[in-house]
Amino acid sequence: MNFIAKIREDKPFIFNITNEVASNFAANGLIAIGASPAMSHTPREAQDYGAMADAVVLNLGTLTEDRGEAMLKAGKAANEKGVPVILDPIAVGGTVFRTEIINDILATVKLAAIRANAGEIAVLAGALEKAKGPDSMIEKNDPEIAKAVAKKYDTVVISTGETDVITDGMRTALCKNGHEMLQNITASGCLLSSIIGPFVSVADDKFQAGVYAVASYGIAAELAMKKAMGPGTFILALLDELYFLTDEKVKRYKQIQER
Ligand SMILES: Nc1ncnc2c1ncn2[C@@H]1O[C@H](COP(=O)(O)OP(=O)(O)OP(=O)(O)O)[C@@H](O)[C@H]1O
Ligand SMILES: Cc1ncsc1CCO
Ligand SMILES: [Mg+2]
Repeated sequence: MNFIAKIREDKPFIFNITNEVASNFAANGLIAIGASPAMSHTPREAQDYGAMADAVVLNLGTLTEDRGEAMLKAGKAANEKGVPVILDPIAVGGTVFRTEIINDILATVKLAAIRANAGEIAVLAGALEKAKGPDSMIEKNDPEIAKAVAKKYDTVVISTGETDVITDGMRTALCKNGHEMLQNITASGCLLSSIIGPFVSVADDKFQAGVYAVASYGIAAELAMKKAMGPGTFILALLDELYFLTDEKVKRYKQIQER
């Protein structure tokens, strides 16, 4: 399927409850890929937005009582309307508050996908005790751990690192696209989580949508680094390359290994 063309045609409405670090970057990235973003974190409109969106992204960075409440409301409203929900469980295990909210979401909201770094996925699997902050605490991105989380929550898991793992528990793909400069800017994972929104909104097969989203994002980063000089120019170039991305480029440059 030509996901990029389909996103640009449909212009899916992506509702994000995300953190204040990522908010502007994620909104710009969503526009660049062809989606229509809204960011809000008040519980009073979470239900309305959750019900009307084409996809909902719940990101646990800069968590507050309000954001936590809004995420549960938006997630439940989205579930009632069949709107796909993506979770980015930033720093799960790191503090009691965020771990409790994440567990509430996992227990009450059906997720289309979980996108997190390999350390956070290991915490969800029970294989690692805690993530300290937003940065990954482990080097190895183990597909078996991601598969266990996918089965546990009956969802697609996208576990990022040098090689990304995408799995629905049955099918697994490894993606080698991307660039290490993504580690030198903040919220590169948050932007990916938001960008998964439009991909899962236009396809029934959430696994294939996840694979395509991850490859697309990694390719945009690779192309951006052909022009950027460092982290500052990379941020701008990444937005440019998301804007100029095509299905032809994704098919030409993708480094996906399905197994
Ligand atoms: N060592 C690496 N080399 C190349 N790309 C990487 C590397 N580590 C992560 N990435 C890429 O960086 C992006 C963000 O993944 P990462 O695992 O850093 O998420 P994250 O820790 O949640 O990010 P953040 O919390 O800063 O938003 C992904 O596209 C991933 O493929
Ligand atoms: C730095 C930071 N702190 C809370 S959220 C966030 C963005 C990357 O996860
Ligand atoms: Mg993260």
